Amino acid sequence: MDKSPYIHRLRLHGSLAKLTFWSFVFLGLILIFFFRSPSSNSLPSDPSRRSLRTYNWGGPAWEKRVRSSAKVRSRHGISVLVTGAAGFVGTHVSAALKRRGDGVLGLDCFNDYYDPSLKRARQALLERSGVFIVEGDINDAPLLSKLFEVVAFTHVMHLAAQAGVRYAMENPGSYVHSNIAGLVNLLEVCKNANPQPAIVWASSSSVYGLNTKVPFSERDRTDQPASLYAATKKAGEEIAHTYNHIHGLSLTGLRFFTVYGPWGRPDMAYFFFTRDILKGKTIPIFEGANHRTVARDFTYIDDIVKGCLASLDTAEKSTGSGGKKKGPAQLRVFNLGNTSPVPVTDLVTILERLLKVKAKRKITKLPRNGDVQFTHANISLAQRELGYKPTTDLQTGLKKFVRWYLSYYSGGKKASG
Ligand SMILES: O=C(O)[C@H]1O[C@H](OP(=O)(O)OP(=O)(O)OC[C@H]2O[C@@H](n3ccc(=O)[nH]c3=O)[C@H](O)[C@@H]2O)[C@H](O)[C@@H](O)[C@@H]1O
Repeated sequence: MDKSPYIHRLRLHGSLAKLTFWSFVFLGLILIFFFRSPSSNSLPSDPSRRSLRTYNWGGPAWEKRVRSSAKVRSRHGISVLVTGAAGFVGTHVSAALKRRGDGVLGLDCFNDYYDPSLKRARQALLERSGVFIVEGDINDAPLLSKLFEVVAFTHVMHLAAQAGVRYAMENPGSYVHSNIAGLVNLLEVCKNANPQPAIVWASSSSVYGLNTKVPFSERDRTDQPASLYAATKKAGEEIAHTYNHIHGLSLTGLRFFTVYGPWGRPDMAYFFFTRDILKGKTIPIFEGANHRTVARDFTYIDDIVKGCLASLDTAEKSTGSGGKKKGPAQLRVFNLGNTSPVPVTDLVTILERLLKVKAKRKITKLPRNGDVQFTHANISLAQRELGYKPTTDLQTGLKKFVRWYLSYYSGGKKASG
């Protein structure tokens, strides 16, 4: 902080009153700087890092909210940092953890990949159940370190990511930023934390890429991704292996299969099909070469939440301390799917029935923009190790989604796009 302005004034006027005034201003600025942004001193000089600091965090009141949100309220509860807490899966997982008495602190950057007002509505929902979402980027090392300084998280549920398969054609950098750089930054902070947390994180069914053997098993090859999104998730799995091997971090990757449900993502087909059918807009339905069906193993959010909680509950402790590995640590990957793929045309038929509106369908050749023709999960490993057993079929799940959609958007909110 430059002192020269008031020294200059002192010389000019020699006024004791002015000196006192400016001294107070100066002291006040120091206090604000110190309490509102405790990490500022440790900021690296790298300008790209600085550009992350557009969020307001820090200070005693902020720390109090962080502690209170992360406070464990049940006997055998865990304290979890949930990244991407204002996201679709993040919101549901955070709420479920809080309901059973675990400590939950959210972290989210509220970017505008899709309508941020939906993220704000999810945030409001979580706030009502006592979950505080810190606004910040997973690439912000000082912020993450501060969170671990304030709370000794036992677990991290890492769901913050750049999602969506097709958007990678438009903005490849955002996938590298969140899914690779952000993941590494988070793992670095977890590695240095004492005690180290166990980490459960979102991989994707898209890592199976162009595989033709079905159903997809965790033992199958994952070296032919069809999109940059898939490639960054696959990279995440290899990065997880490294941190487990070198630093003893306990890591569980979950390969989610096309998750859908209330509070879902507007960039996903079931969501924008609903919006466009209601608007009377034509919807493009993809088909493979030679009119082959495009299908997905659509998985309902409540089943996914159960899989996430079971993964947290069965995660073993990380073994490192002081950044050093002290013994072998757990490294797992699970498919979380529904095991019954449904053609996209059937998805549309179900939506038509639920919405009581006939869709304007346009059958379109599957564009070469990252989509794969089908997905189908073998879930026997998750069944054995996590007790994972999906119970919601697409018809039932979409009914719940449509009910939510109609009530959410009839409340004065509009589906954008
Ligand atoms: O399972 C996963 O790992 C992935 O699931 C979804 O990706 P995707 O299955 O492609 O989901 P949607 O984008 O909702 O597409 C669903 C189906 O609708 C089809 N579709 C999509 C868009 C469109 O205009 N028309 C159309 O027929 C797609 O080809 C696909 O078969 C998510 O968007 C990813 O973030 C996630 O990682």
